[in-house]
Amino acid sequence: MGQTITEKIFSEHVGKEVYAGEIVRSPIDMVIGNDITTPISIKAFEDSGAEKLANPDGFSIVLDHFIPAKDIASANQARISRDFAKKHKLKNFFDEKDMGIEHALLPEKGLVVPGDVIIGADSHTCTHGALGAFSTGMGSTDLAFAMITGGNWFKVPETIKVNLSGKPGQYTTGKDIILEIIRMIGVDGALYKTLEFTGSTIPHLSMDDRFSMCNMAIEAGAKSGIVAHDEITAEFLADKDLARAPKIHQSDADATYCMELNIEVDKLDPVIAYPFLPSNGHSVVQAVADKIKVDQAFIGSCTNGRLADLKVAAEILEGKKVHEDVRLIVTPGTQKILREATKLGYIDIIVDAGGVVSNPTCGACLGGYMGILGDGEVAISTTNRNFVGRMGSRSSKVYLANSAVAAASAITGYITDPR
Ligand SMILES: CC(C)[C@H](C(=O)O)[C@@H](O)C(=O)O
Ligand code: SF4
Repeated sequence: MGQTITEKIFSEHVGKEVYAGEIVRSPIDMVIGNDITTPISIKAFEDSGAEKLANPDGFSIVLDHFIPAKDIASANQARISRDFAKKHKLKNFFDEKDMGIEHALLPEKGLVVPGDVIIGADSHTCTHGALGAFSTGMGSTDLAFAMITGGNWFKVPETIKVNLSGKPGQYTTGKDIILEIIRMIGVDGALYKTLEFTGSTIPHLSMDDRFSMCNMAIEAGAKSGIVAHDEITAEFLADKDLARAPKIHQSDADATYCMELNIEVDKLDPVIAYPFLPSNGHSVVQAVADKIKVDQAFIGSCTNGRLADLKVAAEILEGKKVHEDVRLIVTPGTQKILREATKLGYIDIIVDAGGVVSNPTCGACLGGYMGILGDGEVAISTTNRNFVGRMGSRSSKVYLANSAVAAASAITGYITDPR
């Protein structure tokens, strides 16, 4: 019987053929915690009486949400992870010296590899599926279980096949594709399912596009998102010192899917998700007609804080100025992205235009710090959630978009079509 990539990954991990719906106990290749969720996992780990991690090199802690510390509470919270990392001599502990948002940082470090089973105590752990891995978010105590045993239980998810056809137009990105999918099926349209992205569009999508798509699978309720390994994946991995040898799987032609979605990407305009749900998508053409004034433009997060995002922002901002009524905040996903963007001149262009560039952090994305919205303020943001109060005041509003839309809107002061 044909299998999906996800079924193949689990079959390989558990040593027998398994299919959607089966409950399996699988070993895990990488367990990921962050500054907010790891302290709870550490407490559960210690309360259990465990002394050693089952697989120390398969455990990463990334301090990213409130780093450098935004207040006393976050400073104290970070210390719990620092002390644990020191005590257990963790190799994969990422603090201020080598910082980045976990879902941008780990792929860059070669710590997540095609064919892996990955869990993280962060809902956007699904991002890593872009590398042809099974990757999903879990709770902190589930993480503790994996820290202690090296594995966890899973129900092998059914798969929704997303057929993407055609070459994307200029400024239509992975972000627009996933916003369109969520618009079509809703925020619970893929509950407990895998979204497998396939079709003639895939060879036109960079790894940065694929990470954005898989990142927001959770916003449709999906367990995971996945793109099969191809030449673009291989090229991304080529300069990395990989933690494991990649295992490359493709779905069989006769694999079983629970649903198929078809999107003609060549006809897709950039999509804007209006407040207060990622499923509230409208074409940018509609948004322009609606004359939506913005107070802040934010480019960053695990969805769109990668080099391609800073590049397109710099291209659009070059020789221009951010509108006098708008604040532009740009947060690179990792120090490496910041360094490359500096070398390529993107940071100078953004600062010359009047933008602020921050250190890598989750920061503004979750209304943490550095870019919190005040009462009634409106943001155009490249992040993944626009719930009530997500980026600050409960009366503020967040419109989700790609980085080209955010940069163009920063210049005009209204949601703008970069084309
Ligand atoms: C802090 C963390 C638990 C949370 C998540 O899981 O998604 C955060 O990253 C977010 O985006 O809201
Ligand atoms: S960047 Fe935003 S969405 Fe991503 S992990 Fe951080 S807070 Fe969550």
